[in-house]
Amino acid sequence: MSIGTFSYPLPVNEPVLNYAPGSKEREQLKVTLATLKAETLDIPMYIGSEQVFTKNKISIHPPHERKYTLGQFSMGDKKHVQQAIDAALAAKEKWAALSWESRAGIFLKAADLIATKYRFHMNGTTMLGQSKNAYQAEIDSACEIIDFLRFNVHFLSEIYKQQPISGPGMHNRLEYRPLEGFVLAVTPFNFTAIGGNLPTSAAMCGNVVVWKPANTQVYSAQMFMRILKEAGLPDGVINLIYVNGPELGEVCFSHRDFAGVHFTGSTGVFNTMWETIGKNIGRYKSYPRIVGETGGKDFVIAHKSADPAVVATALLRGAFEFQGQKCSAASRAYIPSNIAKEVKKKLVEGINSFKMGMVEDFSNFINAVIDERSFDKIKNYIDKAKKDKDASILAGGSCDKKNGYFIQPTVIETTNPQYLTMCEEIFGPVLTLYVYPASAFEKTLDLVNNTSPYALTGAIISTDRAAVELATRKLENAAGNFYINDKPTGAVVGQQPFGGGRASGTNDKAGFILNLYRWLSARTIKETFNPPTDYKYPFLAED
Ligand SMILES: NC(=O)c1ccc[n+]([C@@H]2O[C@H](COP(=O)([O-])OP(=O)(O)OC[C@H]3O[C@@H](n4cnc5c(N)ncnc54)[C@H](O)[C@@H]3O)[C@@H](O)[C@H]2O)c1
Ligand SMILES: N[C@@H](CCC=O)C(=O)O
Repeated sequence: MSIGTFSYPLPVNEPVLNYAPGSKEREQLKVTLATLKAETLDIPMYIGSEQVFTKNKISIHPPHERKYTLGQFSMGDKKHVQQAIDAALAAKEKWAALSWESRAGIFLKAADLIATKYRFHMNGTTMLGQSKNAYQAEIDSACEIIDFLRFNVHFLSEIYKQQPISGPGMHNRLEYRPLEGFVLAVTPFNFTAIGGNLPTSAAMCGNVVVWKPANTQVYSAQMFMRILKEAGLPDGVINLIYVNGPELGEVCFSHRDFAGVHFTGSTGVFNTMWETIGKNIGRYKSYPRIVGETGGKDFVIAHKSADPAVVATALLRGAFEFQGQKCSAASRAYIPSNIAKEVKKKLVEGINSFKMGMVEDFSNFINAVIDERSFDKIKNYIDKAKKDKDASILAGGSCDKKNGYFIQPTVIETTNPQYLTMCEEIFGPVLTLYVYPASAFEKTLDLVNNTSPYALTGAIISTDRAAVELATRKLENAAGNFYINDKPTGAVVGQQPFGGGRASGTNDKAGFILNLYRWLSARTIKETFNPPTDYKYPFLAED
């Protein structure tokens, strides 16, 4: 029981360490990488108070060093999904009854543990398991996850403060209950922070959670889970399991206590989930909350007034950081004819200067893509572009999976604005560029708006204020995150709430106050102090 109203002020974003040569953090991270590589982990699922091992072991290899083994994890099946749901429901009552300050304290402590004791372990497991360079790991598995935890505590405390007014003789209040049942969190491979945020944002609101990360993110996910336990998260509040998607769906989406899904991943998987939930709608106790942030085909459009150096830099960073495996990555560029030659030259120079290789070598800007399936898919798009008449390779184009899944950052130039790689999400280091007549800016904005089903991120690069305004207006629904004179990636918690519409998701803005409302179910309570004792209104009295 609380005996005070406690305050959780707006935090400041966790400072990003730069890992420059000679810095203390660079040295500490290198030591941690070596330590992690020296041990071979046997990773369990975390169900209730149990660490569950199975005979079905999956080995973990760094995507950039296929032959190396970091450890193995125990793959579960439908039985483990059911056990995780049972453990969650068993923990529910106590967790929901725990005071807000105690719940908040657990997540704030986890944030502090990551900022200090475990920063290099979070970054190291992300670098080795997902092939991120030190800087990309730092902004994800340290800073963004810390920010998610601290900002969500602040946002939730702001929600709890929102109360209705009370007329004379009564008091009205609003309780923000957790959902009735359990929440399922299904998370993608590409951001350790998303893996951390999806289960904790729901749990913070008093919910209990079954969390299934992508198999290719288990190495960093288990690190985060261990930190949550050390921070004092009670058993059963978040249950971490590794099972295949359809088996997970079969058990969770037919369960009467299924209360909601917090998903980030591809549009196809989300559509399948939505369809299954729709078919089963009569089975549930309540209407489930369905929250999903999904794919993107993110654009950069330059205006004829743009500085070619600004355009090329936005593309080099926006399209190729973390091998283009960000839902926000620039993957289609519309360049006006007057600056096209200069932009292309700078793009080619930039790509030729990129170093690609292992994450342990800090001079590598580019590392490997996540796995063989992804490598093959991306390579197919590049191979096709090499053959197609309306496409050509402007830069990059080579792929090699002998030692690791390396795809050279590639720019495809097309004369067809509806070319395949202008429309479909590739999720790799491939940018497609289309040169438009500099005089046809407004018409090209329509093209940008209508070319892909997605609406996640996009950018306008221009020094002409009227052009910026026109693009902002005409592309109003083409992106949930719209950038002016910047790359379309790198949203920061608390600064650029993130998410998109159309086929890119429900746009519930992860890491922002809007998202937290989805994990709460309000109850209005009215108390009358002097209840009436006669049903008759005064006007019924005779004159
Ligand atoms: N919009 C965003 O905020 C955002 C952020 C990150 C990634 N993404 C998107 O995620 C995708 C890349 O990540 P990914 O390859 O891990 O995505 P994915 O859709 O393949 O997998 C996401 C999660 O869903 C699980 N899954 C797969 N099939 C399932 C099924 N039938 N039922 C239940 N779960 C299932 C996976 O195991 C994984 O845990 C891209 O499309 C990217 O745009 C979007
Ligand atoms: N929020 C991240 C993208 C997350 C998806 O992969 C960004 O803004 O770049």
